[in-house]
Order: sequence, then C-alpha cells, then structure tokens
Amino acid sequence: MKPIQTAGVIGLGSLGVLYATLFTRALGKEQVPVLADGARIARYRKQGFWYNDAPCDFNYTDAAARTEPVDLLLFAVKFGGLQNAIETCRHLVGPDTLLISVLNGISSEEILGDAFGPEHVVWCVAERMAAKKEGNRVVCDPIGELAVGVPAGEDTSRLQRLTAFFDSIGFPYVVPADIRTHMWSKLLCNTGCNQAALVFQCDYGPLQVPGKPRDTMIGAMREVAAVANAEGVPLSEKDVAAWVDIIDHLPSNGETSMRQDGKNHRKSEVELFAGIIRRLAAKHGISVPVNDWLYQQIQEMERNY
Ligand SMILES: NC(=O)C1=CN([C@@H]2O[C@H](COP(=O)(O)OP(=O)(O)OC[C@H]3O[C@@H](n4cnc5c(N)ncnc54)[C@H](OP(=O)(O)O)[C@@H]3O)[C@@H](O)[C@H]2O)C=CC1
Ligand SMILES: CC(C)(CO)C(=O)C(=O)O
Repeated sequence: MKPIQTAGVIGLGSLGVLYATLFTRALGKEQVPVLADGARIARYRKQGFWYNDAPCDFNYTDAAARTEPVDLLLFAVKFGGLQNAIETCRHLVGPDTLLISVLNGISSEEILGDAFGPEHVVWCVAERMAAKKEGNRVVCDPIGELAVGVPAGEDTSRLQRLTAFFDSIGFPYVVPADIRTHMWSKLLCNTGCNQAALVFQCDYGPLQVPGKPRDTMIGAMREVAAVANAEGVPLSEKDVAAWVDIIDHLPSNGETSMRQDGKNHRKSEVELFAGIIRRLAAKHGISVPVNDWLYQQIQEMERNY
C-alpha cells in the first residue's frame, strides 16, 4: 500500500482553504499543490488567502504546468465547478491516486467515478464545521470532520490507505457504518438547513429557535427521509433529530455554504438538494410540498441576481 505523500486540493473556498491548510501543516508546502487553472492561480498569488486570521503559505500550482500525479486529490469546488475542475486535474490522476470530494449532495462521487474509475474514489461527507469565507479570508471554528467510506461490499483497501494517512497526520475523520446511508443523511441535513437559510436569508440563529425558518428546515428534512425510504435508504425521525441537534450546536452567527452563495449572488447548489429530492419524489409518487416551495423561492431569488 503506497503511503500518501502528496495531497492536491482544487477549489479554494471555505473548505478548500481549511483542508489545504491542514495538509500543508502536516506534509509541508511542497507536498501540497493547491491546484487551479492559470488565471485563478495568478489571482490567488496576487491576493493571497487568510485562514483564521493567519496568512496562508500555499503552494499555488497551475495544474497545466504540473505533470506528476498526486497521491491524493481533494475536490472542494461547488457543484457548478466540478466538471471544469475534473478537466483541470485529469492528468494529475495516476494509477495510485485517491480521490475525495467534500461536495455536498449524493452525486459527486459517481461523477468522479465516471471520470476516473470508481476504484479511485473514497466516498466522503464533510460535516459539523462552521466555515465562512469573506473575500480571501476564511474563518472556521469548529472544523468538523470528514466521514469516509466505500460502498458496502467493495474492497476497503483504498479506504484503509486514506485512513492510515489521516491517522498519520492527526486529521479529523470518522468511518460511518454505511457511507451511502450517511451521505443521504447529510443530504437530509443540507436540504433542510441550507435551503431554509438561503430562503430566510439567515445565519444559524433563526434555525435554532422556534419559528418559520426552523419549521421549514425540519419539514424539508422529513421529506428527504420519506424519499430516502422509497429509495431503500433507512433514514428516520432519528436522523432528523440528530442533524437538528448538530445545527443547534453550531455558532448562531455561522452561515451555511448556501447562505453565503445567496449573500454573494452566486447560483446555489439547489439542484443537489430540492432538485434531486423533487425528481426522486416524482418517480415514487411522493408529495414534497416544502421542497417544492423552497425550490420555487430559490429560483425566484436567483432570477433576480
Ligand atoms: N462551506 C461549508 O461549510 C461546507 C461546504 N460543503 C460543500 O463543499 C463544497 C465547497 O463548498 P465551499 O468551500 O463552501 O465553496 P466556496 O464557494 O466557498 O468555494 C468554492 C471554490 O471553488 C473554486 N472553483 C470553482 N470552480 C473551480 C475550478 N474549475 N477550478 C478551481 N477552482 C474552482 C472557486 O474559486 P473562485 O472563487 O476563484 O471562482 C471557489 O473559491 C460545496 O459542495 C459545499 O456544498 C460541505 C460541507 C460544509
Ligand atoms: C450545514 C453545513 C455547515 C454542515 O456542516 C454544511 O454542510 C454547509 O454549510 O453546506
């Protein structure tokens, strides 16, 4: 099992800056190329980044100028940037490269698998963090963890290779009993809290107290559980309660990634949340009125950007 000695990161947003910082601290700058196209790299070199009030000393790397594959490649772009990021890094994925995606939703692992082969991909869920990016400054506290795994029945050697690396650098991770169920469970979280925060234009505060934002969040989560059950994924009221409890313990002035998109008038990842839930609900003849309402509200907001 080849140990992981180089770790590339593509997508320098809230999470990309967090993970580039953790990998750079552990492996050293040279071993952690922060990858992008030439135009982004030129901008990044000029503007720099800050993480929790400290300047970042990253190995900004024009992906086109590098030829040597990396051992681990972490995708941290938003969904709309994923195809482009895949093409930017395609030549840096060699026979031994492991891929992880911190993107929300349940689609990015399959997309990476189609692009590079599923045997390269360790499924991953980024959770329990409160990360905020304003301009070139990221503030993140708590940093949460990555939940990682491979689908039931698959060879676990790539997962063991990744967790051995995480253990060696003291990286926060968990291995849930069933990664597919866990991804759906995080989808339940995001479909509730991200969309409610975008539509009600709020931080976590209003999601943590009784009122319409919280009711909407919980209503949307329950609809995801119903759709998950129809897809054979065993989510229940327990998952709703567990995620609501996690949201309740995040800083009240923290913001979901989707709320940050709204503030910056960036198109959101709604297709990963209400988009997919509404499509699957229609397939199973399930009614999802809260997600229908959220979807329409978000379309309306984004039409006006
Ligand atoms: N923020 C959070 O707390 C959490 C986020 N997630 C998920 O993680 C993913 C990333 O989220 P987040 O960090 O908030 O996203 P951000 O919007 O903060 O950052 C995304 C970054 O990707 C960069 N990017 C876009 N396209 C490309 C490309 N082709 N090549 C290189 N870079 C590119 C953008 O760069 P530029 O600015 O230069 O365009 C941007 O900085 C999302 O799917 C989100 O849902 C999951 C859990 C928690
Ligand atoms: C809700 C949260 C922070 C969960 O960690 C998230 O996934 C997001 O903001 O997109």
